[in-house]
Amino acid sequence: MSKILVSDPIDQAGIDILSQVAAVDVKTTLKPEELIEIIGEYDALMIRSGTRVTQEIIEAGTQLKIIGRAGVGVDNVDVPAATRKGIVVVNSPEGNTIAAAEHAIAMMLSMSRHIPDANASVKRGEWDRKTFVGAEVYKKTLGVVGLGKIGSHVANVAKAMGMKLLAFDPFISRERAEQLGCQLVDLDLLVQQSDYITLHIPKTPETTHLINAEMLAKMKPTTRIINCARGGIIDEQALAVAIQQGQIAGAALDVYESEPLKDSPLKSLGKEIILTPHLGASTTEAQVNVAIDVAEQIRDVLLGLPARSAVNIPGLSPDVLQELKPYMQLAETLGNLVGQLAGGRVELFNVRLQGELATNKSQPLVIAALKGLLYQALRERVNYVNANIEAKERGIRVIETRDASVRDYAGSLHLEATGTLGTHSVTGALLGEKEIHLTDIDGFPINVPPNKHMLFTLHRDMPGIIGKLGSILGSFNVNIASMQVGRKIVRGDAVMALSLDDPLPDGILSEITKVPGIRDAYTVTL
Ligand SMILES: NC(=O)c1ccc[n+]([C@@H]2O[C@H](COP(=O)([O-])OP(=O)(O)OC[C@H]3O[C@@H](n4cnc5c(N)ncnc54)[C@H](O)[C@@H]3O)[C@@H](O)[C@H]2O)c1
Ligand SMILES: O=C(O)CC[C@@H](O)C(=O)O
Repeated sequence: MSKILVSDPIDQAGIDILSQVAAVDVKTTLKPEELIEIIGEYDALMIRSGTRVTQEIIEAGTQLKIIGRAGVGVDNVDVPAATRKGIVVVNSPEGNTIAAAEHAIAMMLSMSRHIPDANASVKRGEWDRKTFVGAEVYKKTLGVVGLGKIGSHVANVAKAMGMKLLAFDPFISRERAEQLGCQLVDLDLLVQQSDYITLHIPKTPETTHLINAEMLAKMKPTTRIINCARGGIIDEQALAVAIQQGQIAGAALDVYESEPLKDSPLKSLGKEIILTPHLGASTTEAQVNVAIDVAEQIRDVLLGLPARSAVNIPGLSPDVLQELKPYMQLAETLGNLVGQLAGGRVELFNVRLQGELATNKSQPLVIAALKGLLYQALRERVNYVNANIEAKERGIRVIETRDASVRDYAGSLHLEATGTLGTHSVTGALLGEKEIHLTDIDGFPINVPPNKHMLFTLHRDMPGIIGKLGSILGSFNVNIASMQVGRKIVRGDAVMALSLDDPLPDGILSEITKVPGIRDAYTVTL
């Protein structure tokens, strides 16, 4: 019989489902070294946010087939390490949407009416009605940053409370925002005009400290901000200063740069700030939802069936998966890359399956490419099952074509993304059995493997460009691992693809585009 380890507190409804197919051990106080010692006995591991599933744990899990995260975020799982070992990682992208949205609304109202401090004062035996005069949300402007699942529900509820809605989400269409009663604006306008700002975005390099001192300075002194998304999207030090100095009226936070929240200037602020201990998903209903959702997937995978919300491996039959797996990785990498080159919101996505991939059997590659494209916006919330629906909701038109006559490689994929900032394309193929190579960028032939940090330039092919670019990168202490130029004619337009050992620091792109002959430069992180 299979064995499942549950290493964080999970609702009994989930344990009951797991017990249908396996012997279940619930051990919620294991230290990392204890987990490493016993994980080798188990076929599945079910966790919440408390267990950090590191590469070491994954490597010790010699029998592991699946890791189930009862919740959305898989930031506590080393997903690439699991993927390398063929371990399916599943989550529950929607099980706690309502809980998190309702927590944000509760925070907004509690903060406006000083409910936590008023409650504490009555319990201390006081009857102070002057200190706790609040503000109404009716007819006030709510700025929703991130109009995904949680942001959309918050918008719906706020609309019913008579609030005016602004939204900032570079990956959402104007039509979708309007359907939700929101006016889509840029972030600057949103922070300047909103009375309340609520964050519902993933934490990514782009969103880390999105709300910093500069943004806080643009807000009205009456503005209140809510973060029930991820810690670190707001710069906590800058927020504490902004509240102390009366630059903004208050904040309500559920998530922190480091959890549990220890020494922090936020704790010494008064009734302007409300702090909860990452309770967004902590409702009975949400815990039942995520436990059932993830336990059913673990049960199914142990029975040899596909998982519906796998974040790393699609729900395909083992033989099809075996055949397509290297190409799935190719499709996802190319989708991610072309999405970053296109930047902003994509409206049209063309996927061309070429050579021996030009068959119906390769259809999952279209989904994999779409999953890669949506990764910048949705991170771990996009999977092989919801990629199509998410694309539809975002107004992305997906066109799939097949061309068996392309024979440069056995099979290749050509992706083209047209967005608000222009059109970009990328082609890739496998060398040998599974080594991914980029073979074309924006119509220029190249041949480079993708790298974690990359820089692409569109430039005029002329002497001196490579030297100047190298000196700029050197002056920012960025090491070049490899470099290749793709051109169609000598001294015509060309593309340069550089693989870098280090991420590109802020400000470097504007230096690069100042070099005479360089028309555009793009950074990509894969
Ligand atoms: N506090 C909690 O307990 C709790 C519970 C559930 C989810 N969450 C968090 O809430 C957040 C939202 O979750 P969701 O399920 O609504 O996700 P979602 O993927 O449905 O929506 C996220 C939205 O953010 C947008 N986005 C991405 N990058 C952006 C950027 N740079 N600027 C503006 N918008 C951007 C995306 O286009 C998308 O519409 C996530 O960070 C999630 O981890 C917290
Ligand atoms: O309570 C939890 O498990 C974390 C909830 C939330 O942040 C998630 O990512 O689903």
